[in-house]
Amino acid sequence: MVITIADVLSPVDVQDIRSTLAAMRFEDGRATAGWSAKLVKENEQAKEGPALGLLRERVSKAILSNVVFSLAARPKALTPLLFSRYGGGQHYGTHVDNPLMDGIRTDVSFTLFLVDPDSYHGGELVIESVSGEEEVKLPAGFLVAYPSTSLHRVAPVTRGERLVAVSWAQSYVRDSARREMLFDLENAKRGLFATSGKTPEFDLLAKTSANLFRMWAET
Ligand SMILES: O=C(O)CCC(=O)C(=O)O
Ligand SMILES: [Fe+2]
Repeated sequence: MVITIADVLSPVDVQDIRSTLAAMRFEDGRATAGWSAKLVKENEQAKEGPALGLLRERVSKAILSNVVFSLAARPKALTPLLFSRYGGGQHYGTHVDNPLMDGIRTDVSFTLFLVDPDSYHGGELVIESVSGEEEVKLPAGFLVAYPSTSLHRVAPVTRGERLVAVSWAQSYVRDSARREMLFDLENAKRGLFATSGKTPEFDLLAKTSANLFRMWAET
């Protein structure tokens, strides 16, 4: 499942995070890529340091407190966020993400957009699947999450600058089809509650939703 989540960051937060990043130093992004992804990765990433640590904490907190993200990804842990920028034709060619990062299994990949789509040309995140390619380019503060099992790429940025935060979640539920079923059940349960309240049917859905999560959760 590829899911887009609106307003993970408010416009004020986005603005503030952009100003913080503008004062930080960036380095060649190849430092954090596996050997074959290195061959196609062309971007810059904010350099390690105290400012990066604080920014990571702030943005991770906003992501983890988002209800839709937590229901779609069922995150157990996040890898340290990367803040990446692409300009002047930079891109990231087709690759699959490393299965483990900092000892965290990567089940869900996600990108949080930090600048508005009309401020740069190109820079779509293209996610490949058997049914074709999906191009994603979202407003600032929006996030896209997709299974880390997918091949994907970032199209060349031919004008302006693309600025994003990127990270990975280890999920309590490693299989993306199972995560999708849990997400649908949870949404059905909440929808039923909104229209009819806590009926016996709601209770049955709540029971099945909780018990499937219990059955599949790896703690
Ligand atoms: O910038 C993005 O949207 C994704 C980048 C990416 O694929 C990666 O860092 O592995
Ligand atoms: Fe990637």
